[in-house]
Amino acid sequence: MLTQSRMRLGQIYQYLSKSLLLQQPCSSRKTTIIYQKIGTTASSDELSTQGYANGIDVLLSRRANKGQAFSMEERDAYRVRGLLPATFSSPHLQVERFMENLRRMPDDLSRYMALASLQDINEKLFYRIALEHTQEIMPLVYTPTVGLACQKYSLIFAKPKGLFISIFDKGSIYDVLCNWPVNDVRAIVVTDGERILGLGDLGCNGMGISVGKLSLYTALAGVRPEYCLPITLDVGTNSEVYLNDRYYLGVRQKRVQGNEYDEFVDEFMQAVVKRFGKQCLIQFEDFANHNAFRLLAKYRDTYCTFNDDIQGTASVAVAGILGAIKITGKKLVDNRFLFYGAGEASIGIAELLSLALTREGLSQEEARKKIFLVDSKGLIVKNRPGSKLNREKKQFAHEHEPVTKLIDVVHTVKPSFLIGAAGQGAAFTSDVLEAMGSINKRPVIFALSNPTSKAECTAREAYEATDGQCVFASGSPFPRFEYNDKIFIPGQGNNSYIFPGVGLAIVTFGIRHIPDELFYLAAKTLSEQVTEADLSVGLVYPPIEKIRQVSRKIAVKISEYAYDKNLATVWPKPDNLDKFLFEKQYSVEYDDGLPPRWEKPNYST
Ligand SMILES: NC(=O)C1=CN([C@@H]2O[C@H](COP(=O)(O)OP(=O)(O)OC[C@H]3O[C@@H](n4cnc5c(N)ncnc54)[C@H](OP(=O)(O)O)[C@@H]3O)[C@@H](O)[C@H]2O)C=CC1
Ligand SMILES: CC(=O)C(=O)O
Ligand SMILES: [Mg+2]
Repeated sequence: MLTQSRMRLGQIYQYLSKSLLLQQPCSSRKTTIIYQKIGTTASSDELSTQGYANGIDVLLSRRANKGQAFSMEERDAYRVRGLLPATFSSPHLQVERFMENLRRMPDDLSRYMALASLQDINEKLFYRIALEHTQEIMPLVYTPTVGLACQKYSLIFAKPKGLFISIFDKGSIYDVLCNWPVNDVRAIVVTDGERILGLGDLGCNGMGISVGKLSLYTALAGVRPEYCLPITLDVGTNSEVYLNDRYYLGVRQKRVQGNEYDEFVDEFMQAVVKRFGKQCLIQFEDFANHNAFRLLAKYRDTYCTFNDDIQGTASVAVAGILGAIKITGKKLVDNRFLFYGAGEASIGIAELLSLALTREGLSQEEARKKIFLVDSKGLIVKNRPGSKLNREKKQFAHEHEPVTKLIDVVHTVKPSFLIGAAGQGAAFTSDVLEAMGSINKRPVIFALSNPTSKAECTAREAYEATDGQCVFASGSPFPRFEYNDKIFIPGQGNNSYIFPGVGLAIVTFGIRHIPDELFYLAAKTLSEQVTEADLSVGLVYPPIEKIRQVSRKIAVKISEYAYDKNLATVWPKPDNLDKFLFEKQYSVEYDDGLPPRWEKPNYST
């Protein structure tokens, strides 16, 4: 028994030692000095049990700390005896204790802060809680609470969880990346904070989004947290609120744009490859429209990158559409789709939906005829006076008279799907929803804008206005709803059903390039996970509790495709991809055992 536990800890010890050995200094003199410093002082938070001067370092390491779950033998081995209260707590009890405390807190921002702090203190416990209570924890670490946390970031900032690369670091971005103490980084989520959810320009406060998204990589798909690096590119902010806020933590100037911005992002992309290698995934998140499409087009063929707001959202929405038609009973090609909003999310969905329609036998032209978009100036039509359409919108411009008001567009287009992603809260007013109900026996309403305050309508509003007939999903979660003695469970149409599984496949198999087909496959795979029981309560996505298995299914599908197209770099190809992924997924079980050659310390000497 003791031998077994020693062997297990021996493995952990070797793993942790290896992660320390991996910490090679970067080439520049500046960073070498920094690394020497880290080696003697500050590395304990990130790294291993090796080299701890004393037990307190073990407790201060979020990766090694188990809190009350250290066995008495381990407390001796790591010299933490006496640094903790005497009683041992099982992980199960630790979870219960934390949840009880969390539920007593006065509001969700306090809960967000408590969870953020737990993530810094005991990472395994944080992810165990996220895994065992996903439905309760997700709205706290992700939308909607993360939106509020970003808005209040300057007040609640306690400890860095990622890298802030500011415009003042231009010319030295590689050096800044070298300050991150882990070499084997495989997934970066980067934002420049200009379009955080539907809340607009939050400047460097957008870091909360990069952190939240990567927490979901681990919680929802089991990507190892040490592979993940949240980054904010701080080029300033155009928000007067933050420019005038004395607590604001970011660069206090208007956003840098044009050539200087482009050179900065270029340098960032190149520095990531130099520091972490070509296969390091770079997920673009919450960039503003004018940069998002441009940067995706610029980098998609040369880097391992995707834009989550365009491509991840497209995938989850198409999955929802494929789920919804199982309820309405209409073939995909027999629908008309109206998008409220014509930005990253809507255009991304419209493009992937066109692909899905062509797979059902339509030509591209026929497919686009079924798709209508509304932007801030009304229905997108050819020759609309007073506005020039960009390339993305042009593909979906119809030969039609201009129509400006949404209700008139609904009456004109007569859509079976109404999909909102404009970041304009409460835009689906009761007349719009009732019109959808009178045009269709089973209308489909997706209110995808985040956070909840920006949702186009609530679940209750949609069900009530359509007499319980609509199929509903939303970007931020709504509670289950009882209407006419029937229970409805609104699905969460959020890209969080997609990017964790996609990320798991990419980091596990070293997939070096991410084509659109991959997001189509993810959409199909996700929609296939929906059961008859789910559909019977109106769910067009599998319940969130199943997300970890769902993410692995998505990852398997994607990796099959990647091996087929020679995009994977892990060879030989594993015989059983699912088993391989399962074995690579992060475990929330504490590492167990004692250091090799451990002998009980003699406290008398
Ligand atoms: N559920 C999910 O997974 C996701 C949800 N989202 C949400 O979608 C929303 C939009 O994001 P995104 O597409 O990236 O943002 P963009 O800024 O790229 O697009 C916003 C679009 O909304 C249009 N719009 C603005 N005001 C109005 C109005 N009054 N009437 C009609 N259209 C209007 C804009 O019009 P114009 O082009 O004329 O400026 C633009 O086309 C956000 O709230 C975001 O949180 C985004 C990604 C994922
Ligand atoms: C979900 C998401 O990516 C967004 O609202 O931007
Ligand atoms: Mg986003």
